Amino acid sequence: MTLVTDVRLRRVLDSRGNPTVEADVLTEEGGFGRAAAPSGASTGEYEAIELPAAEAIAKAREDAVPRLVGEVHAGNQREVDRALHVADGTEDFSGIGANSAVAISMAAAKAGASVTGAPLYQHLGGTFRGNNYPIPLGNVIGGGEHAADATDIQEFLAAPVGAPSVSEAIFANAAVHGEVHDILMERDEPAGKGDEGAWAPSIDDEEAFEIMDEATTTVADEVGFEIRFGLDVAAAEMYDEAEGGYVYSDRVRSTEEQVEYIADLVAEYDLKYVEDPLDEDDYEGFADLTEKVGDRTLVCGDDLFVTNTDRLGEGIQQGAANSILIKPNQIGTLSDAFDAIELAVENAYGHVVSHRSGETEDATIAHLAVATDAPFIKTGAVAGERTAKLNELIRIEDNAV
Ligand SMILES: C=C(OP(=O)(O)O)C(=O)O
Ligand SMILES: [Mg+2]
Repeated sequence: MTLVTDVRLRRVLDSRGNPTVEADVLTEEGGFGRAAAPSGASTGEYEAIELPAAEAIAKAREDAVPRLVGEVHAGNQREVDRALHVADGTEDFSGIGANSAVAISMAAAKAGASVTGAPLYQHLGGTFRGNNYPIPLGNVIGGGEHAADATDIQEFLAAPVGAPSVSEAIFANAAVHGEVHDILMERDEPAGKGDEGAWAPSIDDEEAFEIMDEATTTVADEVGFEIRFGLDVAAAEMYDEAEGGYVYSDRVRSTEEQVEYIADLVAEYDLKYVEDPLDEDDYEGFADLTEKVGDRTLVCGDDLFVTNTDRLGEGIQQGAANSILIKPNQIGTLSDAFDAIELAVENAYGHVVSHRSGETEDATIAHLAVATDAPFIKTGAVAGERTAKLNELIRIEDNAV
């Protein structure tokens, strides 16, 4: 146990060029941890509240820092996170901002680890962690809220399920990203990149499926292991009740049609993973789809569950989805994220640890994934703020952290 002696907060840049909160936690025995909050663009309605960075910092300095310094121990994550909740005093972290909370929570974990000398994933997960690695889901074509004038579906994700190691999986995803570029060039479809480093061409979803199929098959043949692909539909962003359902560029799909459409895509492309295929309020639609395809693919709730145990509990009761996306900033602390993971694991739901579209060099989620034996991590394929996490996974595998 190491007493917190100082908490420093500052504004730093995220990958979109927006200000975000960075926290330093210092402790007795020279402990030190630094972490920064990520930020979403296609945020779920039920997420904890992110305040403007300057406001979050001011509120946390006033209300949280006095409850932490000289009061809590960085090695005791639940004590730290309880103090953050008490300081905040709301249900959704709108008091001090989930961005201040998550930065402090993660920085405290790193400070606690630094005193013991254990790598963060062991500090969080125990000494027996570090033998299993998540399969990285690599965003290689993207649109939705992450890029203008691109696909309706937000993310097309390479899934190197047959990779013998996490580093080979990571390099395979980068190769798929490169192959997609080559195919786009052949098709005379110039493309910039979206917020997460995925290609964002002006093509329709149908063409993106063709390209993903070709790119993953080509790279799988080259590397000699199976590479499938999956989607983050981010359907809550498409759903418009007044329009009668899910608004695509070329048509509107009713809920029944959306379930059929996604089930057909799973069958046609043997999709490994489908995130947020339905609106964030539609547990029933999620349950219908899970009933249809849940034995073949991961149906994952992101905006549906927002890393929240109450919402996950409801999903478990209704059979909605069979996996949960874990984004610590959606719920505000590492303890809350762990609670969601534990509830998922107890109920045979998979968990997928995830970045946000706005990111920093912070690599905490790589450790969180290894610490909790996550079967998957979603953290992009290229771009510095994405490779920060991917390269950290390579280092963890190489015993170099
Ligand atoms: C990473 C995602 O995007 P954002 O951070 O914009 O919510 C997502 O929707 O899964
Ligand atoms: Mg999502």
